[in-house]
Amino acid sequence: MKLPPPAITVEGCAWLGNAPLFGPLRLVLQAGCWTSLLGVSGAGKTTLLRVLAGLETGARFEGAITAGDGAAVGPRLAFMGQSDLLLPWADVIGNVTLGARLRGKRPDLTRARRLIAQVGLAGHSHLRPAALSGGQRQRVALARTLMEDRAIVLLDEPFSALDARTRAEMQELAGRLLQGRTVLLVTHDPLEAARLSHAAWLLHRGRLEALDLPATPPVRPVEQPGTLQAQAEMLARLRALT
Ligand SMILES: Nc1ncnc2c1ncn2[C@@H]1O[C@H](COP(=O)(O)OP(=O)(O)OP(=O)(O)O)[C@@H](O)[C@H]1O
Repeated sequence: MKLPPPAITVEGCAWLGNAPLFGPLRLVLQAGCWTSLLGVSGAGKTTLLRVLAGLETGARFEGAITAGDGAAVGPRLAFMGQSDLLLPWADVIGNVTLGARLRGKRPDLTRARRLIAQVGLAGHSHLRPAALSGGQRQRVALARTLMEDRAIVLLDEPFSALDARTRAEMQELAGRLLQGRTVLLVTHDPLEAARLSHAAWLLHRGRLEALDLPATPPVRPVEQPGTLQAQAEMLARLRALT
């Protein structure tokens, strides 16, 4: 039986050589909720996300990552990194179904085709990554992440290469398809955090500061006054950082 998406807690400190990067801090991802992490470039957001994913970073981490239900985190986790990590010799459908094939399972091609269509690449299934634009490649990586159907999903700037219209559409698609999962979203875009998050944090000088969000549930419409106000407040907080 599949366990419901758990709360995840990451607690500890990270150093780059002898210099502290972040911590001591405690980040709790509430079960079944989207948590966004913002902060200036170099603040340590990607490092924190990769620590959570159990991946290699340039930093030394001392601390613990725990799931609220006590079960292992790693096998329940899907990760979409800043670079798309597509296999250059595989076509779009081959990349989207990579996870199943690596596990020696027969991929669900119907579901893969549906996801490829949902990210707007229906006519591109048999193209290789080199024939795609940066934004198209990012949508393939998103489809591959959604294909994994995991309880815990870590997204590192997943929509950064997309034009404004496609970005809004992909936010809505990911928000819908990952509803009820435990998601960590690293983003530079206050509007994205305002639309998608149940909780949002600013990582600054190694500490986490809470950011305000509307009381309405995500995905919030772009044009909703509460969304725009949260966006403006987050931008002001980012601009006021010293
Ligand atoms: N592999 C690495 N080896 C050494 N230092 C690294 C490595 N990766 C990142 N760093 C350093 O760690 C610090 C935090 O980097 P990180 O990528 O976590 O920041 P970030 O907040 O995600 O930045 P950005 O918003 O630009 O992606 C930076 O000073 C960076 O230079």
